[in-house]
Amino acid sequence: MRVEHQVRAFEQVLNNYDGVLPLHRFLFNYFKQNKQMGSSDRRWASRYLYSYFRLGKALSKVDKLKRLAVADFLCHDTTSLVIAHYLPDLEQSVNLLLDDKIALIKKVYQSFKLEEVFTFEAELSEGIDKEEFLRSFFIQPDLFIRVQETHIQSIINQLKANHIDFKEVSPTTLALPNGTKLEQVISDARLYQIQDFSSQKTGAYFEPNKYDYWWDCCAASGGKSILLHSLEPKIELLVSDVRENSLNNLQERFQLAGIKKYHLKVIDLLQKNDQILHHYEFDGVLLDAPCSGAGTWGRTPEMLNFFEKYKIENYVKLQKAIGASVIKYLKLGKPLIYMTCSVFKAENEDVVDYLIKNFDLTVERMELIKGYNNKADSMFVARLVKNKLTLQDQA
Ligand SMILES: C[S@@+](CC[C@H](N)C(=O)[O-])C[C@H]1O[C@@H](n2cnc3c(N)ncnc32)[C@H](O)[C@@H]1O
Repeated sequence: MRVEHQVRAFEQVLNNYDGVLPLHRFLFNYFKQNKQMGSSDRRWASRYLYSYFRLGKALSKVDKLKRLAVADFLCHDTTSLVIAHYLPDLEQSVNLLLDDKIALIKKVYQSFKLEEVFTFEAELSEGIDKEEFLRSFFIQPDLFIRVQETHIQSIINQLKANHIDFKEVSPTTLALPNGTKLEQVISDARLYQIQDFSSQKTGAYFEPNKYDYWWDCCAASGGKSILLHSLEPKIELLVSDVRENSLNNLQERFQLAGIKKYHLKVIDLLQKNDQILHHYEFDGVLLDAPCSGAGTWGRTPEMLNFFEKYKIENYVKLQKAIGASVIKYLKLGKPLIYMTCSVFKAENEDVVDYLIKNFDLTVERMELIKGYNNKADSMFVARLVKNKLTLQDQA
């Protein structure tokens, strides 16, 4: 195949992409409508598009195809026609370590700045190693599965039998190469849950008790509820979301996970919901808030190019309003678990600060769970407890 052919396909797809749909959904639709692209064309166009977006705003004044070659060189340890054509002197170095490759690129392009890959550095939550975080954009995150300890050996045996690479990253978590087709390898879909490693770690903040009644108020397809249930199967659950179709997906996943004791409602937390919820009092609320998703941009690098800073403030307004509307349904002394998959302080620590200043809540603990050293997403989690009445309050 000639480089011109690959480049034409890349440019065609790039010119048609406006950032509205996530890139993987756009590519799926695009390839369906452009059946003349064979499997090799599709594979190369996907690789180039993802590489290209991983460069973020770095080298923005350089010619598009030269940028593509730099990006593809940094993202992969195998060469490509684009690397061979536009960076011939570096082709032999494609399998060096990332730091060495960055140093080589800096020699060719003195204007290359890692800080320009992700241009929102000033917005980051505390404790993030900026250099490590920026470098992580050139590395594709892994696919993680959560498995009960009793089933892990059987899963490992099936992976080995199918020659699938995997890593045991905790007694209940396996990391696999992204794109692994698990449904073709593991015979029983009930034995595992696909869930990012950092997302799994938020479970350490839930601490449910037997016979508790919890509310997952932004449940989507139920990832956090299923995690909660795995920690304490003897709980009752209310699951709700503003999007009805995401709850359909949840019902299927609950069935596979064997979760039967739950109630499901479509609730918009920006509306008054007293009519629906007036008699509810929960032992815990999971608030996995709508957010920028900046902790997951390693999986959606197109966001490095299409996200705009003003959008953070829109999410913050939503997060504060949703937080404010759920607290009254929490029992005294019980936790609100506030979570985001954002790395922005405004959506994390600042929202927690707002909630404790305006409502009777105390922060028990909070953490930015850093995924960049584990080829995982980054998440924020805080356990906020509704204060009990003091004797003075009661008098
Ligand atoms: C980060 S996702 C939740 C992910 C889910 N908890 C999981 O573990 O898979 C945030 C969810 O908040 C929901 N949401 C956004 N605005 C809302 C609103 N006004 N009321 C209720 N839910 C809302 C979205 O539909 C989305 O499903």
